[in-house]
Amino acid sequence: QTGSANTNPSDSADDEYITSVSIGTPAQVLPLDFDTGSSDLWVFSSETPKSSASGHVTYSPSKSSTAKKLSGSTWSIEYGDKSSSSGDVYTDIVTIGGFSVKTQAVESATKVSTQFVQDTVISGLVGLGFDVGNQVSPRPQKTWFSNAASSLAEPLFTADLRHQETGSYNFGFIDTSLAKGTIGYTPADGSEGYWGFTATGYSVGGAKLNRNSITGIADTGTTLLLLPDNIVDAYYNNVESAEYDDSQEGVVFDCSEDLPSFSFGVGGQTITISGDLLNLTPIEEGSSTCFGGLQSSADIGINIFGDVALKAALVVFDLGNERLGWAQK
Ligand SMILES: CN(C)c1ccc(C(=O)NN)cc1
Repeated sequence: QTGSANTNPSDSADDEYITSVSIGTPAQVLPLDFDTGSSDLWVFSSETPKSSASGHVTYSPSKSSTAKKLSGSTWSIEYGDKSSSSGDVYTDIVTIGGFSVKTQAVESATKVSTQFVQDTVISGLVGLGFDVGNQVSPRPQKTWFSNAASSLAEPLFTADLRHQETGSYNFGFIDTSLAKGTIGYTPADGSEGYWGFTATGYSVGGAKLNRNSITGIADTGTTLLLLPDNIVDAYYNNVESAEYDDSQEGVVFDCSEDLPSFSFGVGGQTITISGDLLNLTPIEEGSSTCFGGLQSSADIGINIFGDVALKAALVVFDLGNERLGWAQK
């Protein structure tokens, strides 16, 4: 068995990717943010304060004949950007891309932080990280993918995120036609709950690869490519107008600049992110100052290959072989 779901950028900056998910009987369809950097499936619901839920599609367990309260279970989660949510837990049928998991833990939010309240284009997250990262207490729950894996043709999924275009999450199969290059594999470390891996080096503007181990995570739920300062500086030294903007908390530059590409080595392949993909968006509507897709990871303590990097590749999240596959798109 397999599943295939389309995913769409949430806005002109490709800030997030939205995928429709069907929950309960009759189906309640919610727009959710698939997140390989976390391991909880949680939703805005009938239990979310009305003031917080305003503008969001919500899940009502009381309207689903297949919903069951997971009595005594609660959850609470905080993300890298200090956003957070918490609540209680139901189980229900969750269908993604035509594949159904019958008894999926659906974490219902009774509290959500302002970042989520304001982000009305999504109604929650689908964690696609490792089960060890699940935040349900007293008994941690499995992710949708973990529950699905044993029934899928292959225990893997792929992410094909695109700039201002419809992309896909495929479950149980690899559509190699989505990629231009060969898929190179590298071991994945799921011990922290993330999809951790080590890139072998980087280069700017098509120069030869600087051999340089870069350990980080493949995170569909993070917009940017976040790397060490030495690499960020090496890149922006090639961008005449680049400067750090305190108010924007990142490097900005003239939108008219012709940005160099950025490449990283992984699994014996080289993934090249075009300069265009590295110019994320004007800092404000109509501004001629643009915000960089490559920013520093120094304050985070972990390197994150977020959507800016993932957009350049077809990425295989191979649970069965505990490995990540990368192919140039
Ligand atoms: C506020 N929102 C929509 C978030 C979504 C995802 C994340 C995240 O760190 N995922 N790995 C943080 C915040």
